[in-house]
Amino acid sequence: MTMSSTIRDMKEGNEDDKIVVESIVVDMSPYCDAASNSSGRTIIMDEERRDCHSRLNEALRRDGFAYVRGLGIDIRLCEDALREARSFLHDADESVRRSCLTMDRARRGYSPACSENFASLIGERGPNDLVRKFRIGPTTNTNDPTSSSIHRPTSMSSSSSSSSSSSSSSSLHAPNVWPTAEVWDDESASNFRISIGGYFERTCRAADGILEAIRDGIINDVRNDGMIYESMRALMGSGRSGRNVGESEDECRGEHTSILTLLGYRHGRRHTNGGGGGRMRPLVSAHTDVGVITLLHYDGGKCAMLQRAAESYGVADTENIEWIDVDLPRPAPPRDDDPVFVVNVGDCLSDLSGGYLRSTLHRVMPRICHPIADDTASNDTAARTCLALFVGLEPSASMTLPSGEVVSYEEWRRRRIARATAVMRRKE
Ligand SMILES: O=C(O)CCC(=O)C(=O)O
Ligand SMILES: [Fe+2]
Repeated sequence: MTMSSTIRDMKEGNEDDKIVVESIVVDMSPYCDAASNSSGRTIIMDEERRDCHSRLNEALRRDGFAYVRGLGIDIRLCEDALREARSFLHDADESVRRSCLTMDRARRGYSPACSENFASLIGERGPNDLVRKFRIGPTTNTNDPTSSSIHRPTSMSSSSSSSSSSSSSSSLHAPNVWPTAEVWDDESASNFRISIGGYFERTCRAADGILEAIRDGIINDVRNDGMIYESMRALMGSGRSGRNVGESEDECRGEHTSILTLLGYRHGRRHTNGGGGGRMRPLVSAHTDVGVITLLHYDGGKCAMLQRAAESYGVADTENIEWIDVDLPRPAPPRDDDPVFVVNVGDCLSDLSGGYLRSTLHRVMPRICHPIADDTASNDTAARTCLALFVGLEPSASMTLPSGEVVSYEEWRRRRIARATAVMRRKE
C-alpha cells in the first residue's frame, strides 16, 4: 500500500482507519515530548526511543519523506499560525505584504508570486514558481521576541523590527521584518507576529528532537563505519536550537539558521491553462531542499498538492517520474489535539549521511478546484497555506563529510548553490 492510497483510504472512512494511521505516522514523543514522572524527571525507555528512531529512518530511507506526530506541539498553535498565515498571504492587501520586502527575500520577509525559481536548485530550467512566501528566521538578537533564543514571545510591539541589529556576521542571519500597525491594523499585525513567532520557536525545538532521533538511528544502523559518528556530530550540540546542555532557556543562543517560510497558493492561471487540455505546469518546480530536514504542516486547501518522487530518481529524468501525493492526515480522536507533520530529508543531511538518507525530489502541482467568488481566507477552501520549517545548522558548524573532508555549514551551502548555478550556466 502506498502512502497516498493509505491516506485516501483513511479519508474515506475506512473501518481500519486507526490501524492505518498508526502504521504510517511515526510517534516522535520519545524524542520530542517525553512524559515526566511525579518528581518531574523525564522517563524515556531506551526501547521506545529505539522503536521511534528505527521507524522514522525506515520511512525516510524508503520515501525521503515521513509523517510524524507527538512533537509536543498543540494543534491550536498550528491552527492559529495557519489562520494568521492565511490572513497575511491571502486576505491582506498586497501593500501590507509589500511592506515586508527586503534586500534578500530568499531569507527574510515577503517574496511575491513568480519571483523565485526552485527548478534552478537542481540546475533545471522552468517557469518561476507561482506562490507567495513570507520568511522569518533567528536574529541572534535577544531583544527580538522571534529570536529563537527566547522561548516565550512576550510583549509584541507592532512596529517593524527591520532595524533590529544582528550580532552575527553570517549572511544566513538577518533581521526579521514584520508588517506594522501603520500598514495593516494593530490587531492583525500583532496577532500575526505572536502566532508566527510562537510557531517558529516551538517547531525549531521539535526539530532538535527529530534530528536527535535521525542521528541515533543512523549511528545504530551504520555502526561499522567509524566516520559516520564524526559526521553525525554536526546534528547535535549547540548548533541548532542554540541551547547548550546545562543552559537554561533564558541563556540559550539563537545561532542556528533555520528559516520558517509561509507559503500561499491560490487558484490562478496555471490552473486554467492545464484545465484546457494542456499539460499542467507546477506551482513550485521539482527540487530537493537544500538544508538538513524540512518540517511541514499545511491546511487542506484544494488548489495545490505537494508531491514527491515515487523513488529516488536522478535529477536528469524529471520528465518521466512517477509522483505521489503527500496528503496530510488530519488527527482523529483520541489524538485530535496532536497534529501530524511531514518531515523530508534535505541535501545537507543527504551529504552528511553519505547517501544513507537521500533528499527526495518534490514539487507542488495545481489542482482543478472550484473557488468561490468571495474567496476570503475564512470561506475559501481552494487556497492552500503551508508552514515550512527549513532546518539549518549554525554557519560555523563543522561538518565531517563521509569522505573525511571537514567543511563549515556555511561553506557547504555556498558550494551547493554554486553547483546548481554552474549547471544552469552550462545550459545557457
Ligand atoms: O508547499 C509545500 O507543500 C512545499 C513547498 C516546498 O517544497 C518548498 O518551499 O521547498
Ligand atoms: Fe521543498
